[in-house]
This record gives sequence, C-alpha cells and structure tokens, in this order.
Amino acid sequence: MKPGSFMSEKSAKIFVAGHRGLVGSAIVRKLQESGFTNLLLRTHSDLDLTNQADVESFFSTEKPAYVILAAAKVGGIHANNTYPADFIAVNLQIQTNVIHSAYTNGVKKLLFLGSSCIYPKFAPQPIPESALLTGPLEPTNEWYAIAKIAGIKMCQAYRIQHQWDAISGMPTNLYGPNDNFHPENSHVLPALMRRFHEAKVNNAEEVVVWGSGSPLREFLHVDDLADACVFLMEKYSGFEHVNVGSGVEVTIKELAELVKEVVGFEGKLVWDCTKPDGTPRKLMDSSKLASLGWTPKVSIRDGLRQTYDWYLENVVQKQQ
Ligand SMILES: NC(=O)C1=CN([C@@H]2O[C@H](COP(=O)(O)OP(=O)(O)OC[C@H]3O[C@@H](n4cnc5c(N)ncnc54)[C@H](OP(=O)(O)O)[C@@H]3O)[C@@H](O)[C@H]2O)C=CC1
Ligand SMILES: C[C@H]1O[C@H](OP(=O)(O)OP(=O)(O)OC[C@H]2O[C@@H](n3cnc4c(=O)[nH]c(N)nc43)[C@H](O)[C@@H]2O)[C@@H](O)[C@@H](O)C1=O
Repeated sequence: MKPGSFMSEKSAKIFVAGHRGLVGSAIVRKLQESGFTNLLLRTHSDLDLTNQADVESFFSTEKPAYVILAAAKVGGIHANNTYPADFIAVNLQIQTNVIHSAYTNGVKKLLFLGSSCIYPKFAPQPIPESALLTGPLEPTNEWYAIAKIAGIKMCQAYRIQHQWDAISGMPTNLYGPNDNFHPENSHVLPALMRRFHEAKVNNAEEVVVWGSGSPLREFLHVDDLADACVFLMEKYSGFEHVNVGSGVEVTIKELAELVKEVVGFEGKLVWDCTKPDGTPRKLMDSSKLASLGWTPKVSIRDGLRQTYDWYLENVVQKQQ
C-alpha cells in the first residue's frame, strides 16, 4: 500500500488488537479523535488471540482493512524474569496468528509493536535500528525479546514473499492511563506511582525501590506512542522496523524522585539490591522516525502529573 492513504479512509474497518491495554486504549482514543468511525474491537475473553482457529475464523468473518497489533503478554523486569515460558509462548502465538490471518484475509496494512528490549544488552547508545541481532540480549527479558524479534522478522518475510504491507514499531518504555499497576508484575513507573501513593496515604516512613537506581531508562507517554502509530500507518511502508522513543532518559533514582514529588510522598527511599537492574541503559536513536516528520509532545513531568491524576480518579476512587 502506498504511504498517504490511511488517514483518508476514515470509515475503513480497523482491528485494534489489545484495545483495553495501555497502548491499545491510547490508539483507540487517537483513532477516534482523528475521525475514524469503524473500529473493530474484541476483548481477550471474546477472542483469545493465542487460539489459531478462532483468530482465522474472526478474520475471515470480519475482513478488517487495517490491523494495529497492541495485544501481547506484557510485564516488567520481575514478570519477564519469572515467567519466561509465558512471555515467549504467548507472544509468539498471538503475533503469528494475527499476522498470518491478517495476510490471508486481505488486510491492507498491519502495524506490529515490538519493544526496545529487542536490542543487545550493551548496544551502542543511542541505539540505532541497525543494532538488532548484533550481540547478546538482556537475560531478564530475552524470551520476550526473541518473540518480538520473531515478529519483526515475520513481518519482513511476508513483505518479501507476498509484497504485503506489514510494518514494525519499536516503542521505548511507556506509561500513561490504563497502565498495569500490579505491585509485582508491572513496569517501574506505575509500580512506583502505586507504591508511593499507598505509602503516602498510610503515612509510611519509607518506600522500597528495586535495584541500585543507577540504570537509565527512556520514557514515552502512551499518547505520544499512539500518535506515532497512526503517523506510521499513514507515512511508512518500509522493510526495517522503526524506533519510537522520546530521546529523554532518566536514572531509576531520578525517576523515583520525580514520582515521589508528583505523588507528594515525603518519606525515605530504600534500595533493594536483591532485585535485578536489568540492562544498564536502552536509549534509542529515533532519528529515522524524526526524519519522517514525527516528534513527541508530552514531557515526563507533565505526563507523570496527568497519569497520577488518572490513577487517583480511575483506580483509587474505584477502590473506595
Ligand atoms: N508498556 C510498555 O512499556 C511497552 C509496551 N510495548 C508493547 O506495546 C504492546 C502493548 O503493550 P501494553 O499496552 O503495555 O500491554 P497491556 O498489558 O497494557 O495490554 C495488552 C493487551 O493485550 C491483551 N491480551 C493479552 N493476551 C491476549 C490474548 N491471548 N488474546 C487477546 N488479547 C490479549 C490484554 O488483554 P487482557 O488484559 O484482558 O488479558 C491487553 O488488553 C505490546 O506489544 C508491548 O510489547 C512496547 C514497549 C514498551
Ligand atoms: C519496556 C521494557 O520493560 C522491561 O524492561 P525494564 O525496562 O528493565 O523494565 P522495568 O520497568 O520493570 O524495570 C526498569 C528498572 O526499574 C527498576 N525498578 C525499581 N523499582 C521497580 C519496581 O517497583 N518495579 C519494577 N518493575 N521495576 C523497578 C528495575 O529494577 C529496573 O532496573 C522488559 O521486561 C520489557 O517489558 C520491556 O520491553
């Protein structure tokens, strides 16, 4: 498909897989704001994307024109390190089923989402797309990373053999509304937001933060990612995956101080060095996306404030 026609087809049927998640819900918001009127949505309980026959039946019945694949088994460093079989098996099943059935049922274009964890543990920083498969992966999430790399390769293989327009975006660490705030299985930002909030309301004297605090992480607000996904659907039909980052990184210690300040917790931080640091740094080079004309808009301080307001309104208030 030639770039430049997606945005003109506002009544095209678009399947947003994983529409209730952090990324999927942001993509639905972005598509609705952009005037798209025919979104095809299925919950995990409606359609288990690991079930090949159900996925094939769904695509042959619904015949969507476009697919944005934001469904996956996702979690933070502890979850990835604890459930490697789930992270490789479920993600391989979801992406293989969706990519194949999308192709065989005439979908015009599919966007697959990977992650910055696909890159080698000690890749050059900032990490260019060309660093893929040039060194050993980070052990805490190599199973998830291998699944995501296989997704990129599957999209490329279908482009080579069938001239099919499947593209891949590689987001950096994301945060925002509808994030996963699970105390153990979430990513660092929502985990700390919940922990600092609970410590504040319980007048706790200290909060435990995992690791040494020295790793660096790049963060992008999920509304920026959703904007980039729609931008790529419109503008990009290339073979190589595309990094989607903010270009802004902080140490985990700086992040913890920022979240502490936004939440208003006034106690101490305690570092639990029995927990893994993971990769020391994974700042991506997003200049390829920038050269296409896309830039992020949400600053981390504004994004944290907006996310905490959402958390108070949609998580805390619902528990009372
Ligand atoms: N969060 C992050 O920091 C980053 C995320 N990404 C990528 O973005 C994408 C979305 O991640 P994110 O939004 O954070 O994840 P979430 O866990 O918030 O959302 C994932 C969605 O997929 C659904 N899902 C999971 N398994 C199945 C299944 N078997 N069948 C149908 N639906 C299923 C979930 O439904 P349910 O909850 O009901 O099971 C959920 O709605 C993923 O590809 C991830 O790799 C990339 C980089 C960073
Ligand atoms: C997006 C990317 O995200 C994952 O990689 P990660 O960036 O290492 O994930 P993380 O957010 O869980 O940790 C970042 C850092 O933060 C520290 N940390 C401190 N305190 C908490 C804490 O309370 N929870 C968590 N989870 N981490 C903490 C933690 O020790 C680590 O040093 C991949 O699994 C994979 O999902 C992936 O693709």
